[in-house]
Amino acid sequence: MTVDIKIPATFETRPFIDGDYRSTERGETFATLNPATGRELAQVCAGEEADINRAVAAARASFESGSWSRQTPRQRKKTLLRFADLIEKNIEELALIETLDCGKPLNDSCNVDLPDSIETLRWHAEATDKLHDQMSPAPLDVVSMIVREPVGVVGAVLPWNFPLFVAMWKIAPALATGNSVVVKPAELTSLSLLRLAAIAAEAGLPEGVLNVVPGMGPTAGRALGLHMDVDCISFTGSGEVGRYFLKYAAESNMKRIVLECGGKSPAIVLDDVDFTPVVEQIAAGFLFCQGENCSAGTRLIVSEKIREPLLAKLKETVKTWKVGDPLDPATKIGAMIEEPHMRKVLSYIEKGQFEGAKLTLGGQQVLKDTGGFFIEPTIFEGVTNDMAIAREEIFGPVLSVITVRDDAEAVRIANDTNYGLAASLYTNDLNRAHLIARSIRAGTVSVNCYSEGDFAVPFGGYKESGFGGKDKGFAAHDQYTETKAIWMQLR
Ligand SMILES: NC(=O)C1=CN([C@@H]2O[C@H](COP(=O)(O)OP(=O)(O)OC[C@H]3O[C@@H](n4cnc5c(N)ncnc54)[C@H](O)[C@@H]3O)[C@@H](O)[C@H]2O)C=CC1
Ligand code: BAL
Repeated sequence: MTVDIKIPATFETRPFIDGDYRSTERGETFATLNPATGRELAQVCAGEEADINRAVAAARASFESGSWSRQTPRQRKKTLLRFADLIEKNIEELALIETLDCGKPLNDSCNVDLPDSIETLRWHAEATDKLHDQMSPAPLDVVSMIVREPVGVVGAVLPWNFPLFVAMWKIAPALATGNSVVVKPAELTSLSLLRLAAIAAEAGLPEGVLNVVPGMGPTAGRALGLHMDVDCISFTGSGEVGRYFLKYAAESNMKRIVLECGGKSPAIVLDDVDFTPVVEQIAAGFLFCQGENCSAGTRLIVSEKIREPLLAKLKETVKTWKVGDPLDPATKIGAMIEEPHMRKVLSYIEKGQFEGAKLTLGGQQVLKDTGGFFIEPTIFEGVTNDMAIAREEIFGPVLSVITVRDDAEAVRIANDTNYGLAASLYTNDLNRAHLIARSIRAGTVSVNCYSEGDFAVPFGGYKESGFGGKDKGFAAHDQYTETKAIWMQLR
């Protein structure tokens, strides 16, 4: 798909609360920049505690009114399918906003983020009238039902790397199961979600059911986390902030917390593979979305028998990944989200060299004259798994290559991490594939591809990558529903 690029002159930046855009209580704003130029795109309204309170009150009122929560699943399905159709109708505008605010290639916004968001919404909409409640085995004079009910008011606190896409992982199942939602977008990328809220209203979502409040983490995000009338928070972002949400829950109403907190995912290459398809997948694994991807395959764990020829081929492939203007259809690597984040990635590149790893490709900021925040694809060889570049989430286009002697060492190193979000495994041997896939402690293991699976499979991590539940698939419905046992004695 290609887009007719018409940059919007203005963006709606006020919170969307109770069915319309509203001014914030204090009227403060903050700038959101285009990462590809470093220039301001808009001043966004800074929602704070008072605005979060209004949004939660609207969500609660809509939930209690039953305007959405008590609709039949089939009615909800129809509205959500209309919502998906309207997103599709506005796909070019939304993709362009996403790219301008995030710095990601327009090709990705158009062909990955937006279509996947739409399909995720359609999948959950379609699922909602096909899920049955259960009867449990019970004595003959008892009817024992297990029914699902929405949890109530859901807060979604979001990252900046896939603003719409990850939002939809949370919004779609939460709405499909009858909840009302308050979204707090990442402060770096509020624009697409603010536009989405109006599209939801146009689709017929009742007032107060979907609210979007832009703002800073320590103010708006914290207020949502500590709110006594929020029943569940679904968060994607850093482990550091994920831990705050566990504290907020403990300090308030013990709300349900679901966390997806990134990773340091291995890509294991055994000694029996065909190089050409494999290097393409490895490159995509660490370069897609500029490496600003929680499931990026950033540790290449490769058999010493094939390391040299595989790396030669990988470097050839990586060099074809054009870094540049995200609006250029040829670009595959756009801008890093903001200057501080780019500096953080560059500091890891320095640290890798200081720790003794060998920088064999890239390593530099590029395209400085654009004013944007671009880093070229970077490969380190001679990495050991105790180095910071092998242990910490860099969130940039940086690959650490670790050499191993056999399968057992590959598995040991793959699992020697605090994270456990994803892993990829490349081999032509089905036995080794099965055995190793089962040995890896990660929420998703892709074999002979780099993949997170589609919207139908659960996504979330082991260890510090995840807590409390999974996004996507039916597993996501568990996040946003309570199960109630109704034990009915017959007379
Ligand atoms: N798992 C993932 O997909 C993501 C991981 N990250 C990781 O986190 C690092 C830092 O990125 P950040 O944008 O700073 O992520 P972050 O974890 O600070 O932000 C995520 C969300 O949490 C909110 N937040 C921040 N501080 C908060 C607080 N004290 N209370 C409540 N909410 C708060 C933010 O406003 C944002 O909406 C990245 O370099 C990357 O390593 C970042 C984004 C996504
Ligand atoms: N990999 C998509 C989800 C995320 O990065 O948070």
